[in-house]
Amino acid sequence: MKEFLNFINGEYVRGTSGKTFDDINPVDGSLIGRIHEAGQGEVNAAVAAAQAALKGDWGRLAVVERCKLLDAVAGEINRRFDDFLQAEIADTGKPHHLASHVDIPRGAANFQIFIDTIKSTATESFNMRTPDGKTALSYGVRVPRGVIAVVCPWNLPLLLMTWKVGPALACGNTVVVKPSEETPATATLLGEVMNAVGMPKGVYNVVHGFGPGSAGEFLTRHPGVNGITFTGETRTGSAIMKAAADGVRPVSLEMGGKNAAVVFADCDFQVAVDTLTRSCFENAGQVCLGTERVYVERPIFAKLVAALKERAETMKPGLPFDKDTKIGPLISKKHQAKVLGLYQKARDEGATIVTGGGIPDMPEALRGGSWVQPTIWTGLPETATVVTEEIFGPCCHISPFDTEEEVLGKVNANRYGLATAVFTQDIARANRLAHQIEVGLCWINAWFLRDLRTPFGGSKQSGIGREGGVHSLEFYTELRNVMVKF
Ligand SMILES: O=C(O)C(=O)/C=C/C=C/O
Repeated sequence: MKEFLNFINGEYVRGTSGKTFDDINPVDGSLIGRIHEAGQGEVNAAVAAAQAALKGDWGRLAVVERCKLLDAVAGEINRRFDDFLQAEIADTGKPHHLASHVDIPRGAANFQIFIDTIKSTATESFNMRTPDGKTALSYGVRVPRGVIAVVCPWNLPLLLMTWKVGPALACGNTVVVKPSEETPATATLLGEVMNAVGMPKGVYNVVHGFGPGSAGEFLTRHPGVNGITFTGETRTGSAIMKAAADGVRPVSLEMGGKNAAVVFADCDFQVAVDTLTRSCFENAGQVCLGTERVYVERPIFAKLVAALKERAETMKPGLPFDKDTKIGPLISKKHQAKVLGLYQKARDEGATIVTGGGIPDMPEALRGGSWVQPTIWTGLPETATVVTEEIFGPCCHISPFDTEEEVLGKVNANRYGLATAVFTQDIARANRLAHQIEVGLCWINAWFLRDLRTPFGGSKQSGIGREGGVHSLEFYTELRNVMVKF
């Protein structure tokens, strides 16, 4: 039986409460191991260790020394690639090709990009004449914010955790990570990497548990935490903002979405179908950037529905390491029930079910998994539940549009504003739309193509702040202005 312990001050520790909870494999519902729940005491110890590290060796390291350590972390993740791969796939059930091409490589890349950024980003300086006819020089100094609470989700566990830990450490902070209760494995394993490369104790800490009344709340409310970065549901993000208000701590929130795709008749049809197949169904639809609303210019509406139906029906569910597997399960029985409930809601509200809508027929050994069918609906009004609410499953509603103004109004009429994908070969039109769609990220003839130097984050109820490249420095450092009088 595997055990997932908390990682505090360089050591793996159980919770004093002795409470544990199950880590379940979503492919077949089997028990992977027990997760040791951190109580208030463990969270206090983790924050204290992080504070001590700031004042200790870590806090005294020059940037170039910090970056050498982080480069060693990236190297060790790559050296233990298969260990991270096995751990991530066991926790999530995601297909091997996805974990091996996206999740784990980004685990290392998320350190590399911020090593490059922190070493190459200058701060500003100004020279001024002073009233006495002399001069003064002002210059900016970036200092670490301190102890950063990292609350990360279950859909891309290693990727989204290191997307925050990478810049946090590159900027000289220390972290306490609260992984999702669904996916403890890779955050726990990263502790071994930190020790292996000689990272000072207390720089990287992991506490396991849930949200309210558990480690998540204890951590985000802890007065020793100087900033909170969160990826996950908007409702949880709002609760974290409330917790951060006590003690006036900044937050960086990347949250839910109800992302649209806009497909014009002049698009490269194959590019649109290939890309939409990924944006609607990749990771079983469990990607915050994923497409759940597809608007298609009327002349190609029927053709696109048919093409996406065909692609959805080729997405074979199965074992993660089976090379024919094209789609995995949802993360848990609880999430499966939520998604199936919304599938039923679509039926109740009169959707035309183009494909899917239920549970795939799985081999006996996998019947205990959290499987749902890739699903496509048409025929619903914009006010329908599955057209307005985030589902976070392998599904989308497709509807026709006739004018640019009409589709722009529909795309923007949603409380979320994370990502959009626009397919057209009229680049003037694509840019015109991209400037009017109220989201943080607009892909044109692409999706989830990532340049890690760019600003990443959501508008409206999809988030606050931007992380990526130099933009992460705004959250993970404080800029101090120094003026020298000559
Ligand atoms: O690609 C990234 O850096 C990122 O943050 C992806 C987020 C996906 C959320 O589901």
